[in-house]
Amino acid sequence: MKALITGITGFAGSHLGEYLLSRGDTEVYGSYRLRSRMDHIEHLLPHIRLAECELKDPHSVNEMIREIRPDFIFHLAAQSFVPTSWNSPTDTMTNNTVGQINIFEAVRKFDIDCKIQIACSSEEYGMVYPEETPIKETNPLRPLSPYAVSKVAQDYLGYQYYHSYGLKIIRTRTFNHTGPRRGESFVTSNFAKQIAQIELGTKPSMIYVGNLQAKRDFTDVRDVVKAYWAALEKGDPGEVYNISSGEACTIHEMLQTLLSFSEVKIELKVDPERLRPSDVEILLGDCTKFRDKTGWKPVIAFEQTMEDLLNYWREQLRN
Ligand SMILES: C[C@H]1O[C@H](OP(=O)(O)OP(=O)(O)OC[C@H]2O[C@@H](n3cnc4c(=O)[nH]c(N)nc43)[C@H](O)[C@@H]2O)[C@@H](O)[C@@H](O)C1=O
Repeated sequence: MKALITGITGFAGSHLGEYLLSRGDTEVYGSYRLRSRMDHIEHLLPHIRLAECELKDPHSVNEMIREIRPDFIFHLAAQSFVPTSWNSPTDTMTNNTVGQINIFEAVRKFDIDCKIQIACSSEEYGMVYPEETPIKETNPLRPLSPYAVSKVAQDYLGYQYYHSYGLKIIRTRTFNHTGPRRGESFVTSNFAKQIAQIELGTKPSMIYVGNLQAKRDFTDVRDVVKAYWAALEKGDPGEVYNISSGEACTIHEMLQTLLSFSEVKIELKVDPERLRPSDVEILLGDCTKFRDKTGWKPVIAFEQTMEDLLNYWREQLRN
């Protein structure tokens, strides 16, 4: 079986590559863009095959799909940082939707019989009322950022290509996920890096923060990539599934958890640049539908994830 991961050089992509290799039942292919950094996948390079591909270019995507003829596609590549989407809404929209359309069209053009997982997001739910939590897949989508709108578009394109052409697309709406290798702009990694810098003495004992009242449902990335596999193995094409832990904490509580693994004393400073024009107040997911279908459930405790993330940054900064 051949599995193609778009965005294999990224956070979730690198963990998924590792997981698929550990299973031993798939040949792993990954797409990357010219100038992508390879540090997350250096250890995988001897075992995977890479295809340089600009997903926005239909010709480039056609060539890749025609040559690989994958059995499974995990479409993870995206502009995934919400604040960037406020500054570059056009780029976010184009990257996230055009790339996916090009993949779908290539699969149609070369008549590839494959299953496709697309990485949709809890951000699509956007403005959620307290009585709507934990959020089910049937909740209305009320996106609050250009990123969220781009994910709604990806989600509905998946729905539409399934119904129009029978493409075997499974949509996963993943809630926040983190762990080692998380990009440093995202809140968990950003705070963990700041703590590790303070420990090293390379930064004053001040942590810069944004909105600490927001609530998020965090799952370890190493559990999330197993869910992506389960989605293609056992999920129903055309369906959409939430992937979440079912528990939420405030960003402030998340920071306290990170700090519980450190001796440093810190002060907090709100950096106005970190506040968003509109922030999603609460994302707490109900993943009963996915659990019932696949048997998946997260096994890594939140505290473990936070400790591993902090240790990741300690190691990065030592090297
Ligand atoms: C599911 C969804 O998950 C992620 O989107 P996100 O929730 O925006 O992730 P984040 O880590 O940037 O922010 C989480 C929360 O934390 C607040 N916050 C406070 N202080 C800082 C801060 O200093 N930095 C950041 N980045 N956020 C901060 C911020 O305002 C927000 O309320 C992406 O993977 C996305 O691709 C995705 O699909």
